[in-house]
Amino acid sequence: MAKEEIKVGLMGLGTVGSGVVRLVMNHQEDLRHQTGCSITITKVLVQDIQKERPVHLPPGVVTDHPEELLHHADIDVVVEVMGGIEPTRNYIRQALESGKHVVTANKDLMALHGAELLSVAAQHHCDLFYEASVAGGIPILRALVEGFASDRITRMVGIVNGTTNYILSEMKKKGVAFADALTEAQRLGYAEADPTADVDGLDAARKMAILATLGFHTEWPLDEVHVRGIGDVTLEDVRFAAQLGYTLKLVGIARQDAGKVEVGVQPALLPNEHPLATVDGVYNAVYVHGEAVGETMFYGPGAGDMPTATAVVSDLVTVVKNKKLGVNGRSVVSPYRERKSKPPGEIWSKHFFRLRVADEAGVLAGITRLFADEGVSLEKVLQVPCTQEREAEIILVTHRANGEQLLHMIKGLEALPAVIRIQSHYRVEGGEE
Ligand SMILES: NC(=O)C1=CN([C@@H]2O[C@H](COP(=O)(O)OP(=O)(O)OC[C@H]3O[C@@H](n4cnc5c(N)ncnc54)[C@H](OP(=O)(O)O)[C@@H]3O)[C@@H](O)[C@H]2O)C=CC1
Ligand SMILES: N[C@@H](CC=O)C(=O)O
Repeated sequence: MAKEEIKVGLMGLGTVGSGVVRLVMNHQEDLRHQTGCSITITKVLVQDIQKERPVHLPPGVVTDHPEELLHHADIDVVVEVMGGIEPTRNYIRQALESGKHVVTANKDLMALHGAELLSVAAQHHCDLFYEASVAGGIPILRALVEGFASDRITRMVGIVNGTTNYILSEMKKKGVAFADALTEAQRLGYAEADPTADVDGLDAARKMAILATLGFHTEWPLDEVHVRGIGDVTLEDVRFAAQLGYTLKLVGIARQDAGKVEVGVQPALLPNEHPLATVDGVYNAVYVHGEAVGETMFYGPGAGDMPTATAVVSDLVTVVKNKKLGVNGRSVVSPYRERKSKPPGEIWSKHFFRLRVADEAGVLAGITRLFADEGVSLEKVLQVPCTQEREAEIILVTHRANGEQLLHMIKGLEALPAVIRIQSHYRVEGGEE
């Protein structure tokens, strides 16, 4: 039996916080065997102490006074699952400065202020772990930092937002409208407090900034991640993509070629046979390619109370093990590679266009000529009539083109009199390297 007790101050008792309480209670015996310590949640910080909670805690544990955790000399570890930037950043700094280890699920904070907080942690010989911040229950950060320590990662392609993946899966499989699918994702506890962060791709961008920083050993700031969300994705886009053998997903892409890196998040078409195309619902997956290891893939639930709590409590276990070994604060490898972004002319991919055109002779010929003049050949072309009289839809997929060619193609299409409008445009990922 363990003699030692680890006291935890928990900040936040919402979706993830309640999961953490349940997991620590239900797995107490296993946690004790693995760490040699009992783990007690001593204080829990919330905003509203009157609120009904789904977990039971002894009287006096729940508080709305942060100093009861931060200035409580007995608390060894602060687990932050309240979210947001401030006052959270300030609380975490105070915790680290007073020698408390910190575990957080907060990608907003780590993507923006990770370098600063990790440096405060190192100065005070404290651990600061954030496994739950990327892809919920998938231990992807540990895999990058430890599992691939010997390799050089060249590519990470991921479905890293459960809410948008749930929405797009419901649209494709059941024809559910965007807004209804989002409401259900919120009810299930997948969405952020402000779900526009999910829908607009910002949540995924934060996770890609964290993955790129760890995977490429390069400080990758959030504002260097190109972001496009799924707000303008329509059921028609999803259906036309399916007709051509593709699945539309919000995809994060981080690639490194000859020392130059691109990191972005966008709705993209994946061939149906691509391993990421079958990742549905709240599930996330991260494909990682390493120079030596080749292709690997990590799959699991990307959001929700218990999956996320698993990552949080596993970090807590590592903190306790490090404490026993006396090595807290020593495991962080600071980014050591210079940051070099790829210019648009070096970013290559295939592209999907959905065009509303005048239904008249020679339209298709004019469009194909435009692509040929740009040196881009077409892989698939589909023409479908539409309800609007004398109009049609042309859907096409190009072979690989670079970012400069893409801009020229878009300008050229906009200038063609027979093209009424570009209904949608998406990158096509995979299938051709
Ligand atoms: N939900 C998920 O699936 C995942 C979430 N995350 C991250 O985990 C964190 C928590 O998410 P989630 O559990 O969904 O969020 P919730 O909104 O469900 O819970 C937030 C909790 O924090 C408390 N809180 C918020 N602000 C303050 C404050 N200023 N002072 C004191 N308490 C505060 C709230 O108190 P009260 O209850 O009184 O309002 C609530 O208990 C976020 O950083 C999120 O990005 C990461 C991976 C997955
Ligand atoms: N809102 C996020 C929660 C996990 O990070 C998501 O939907 O993935």
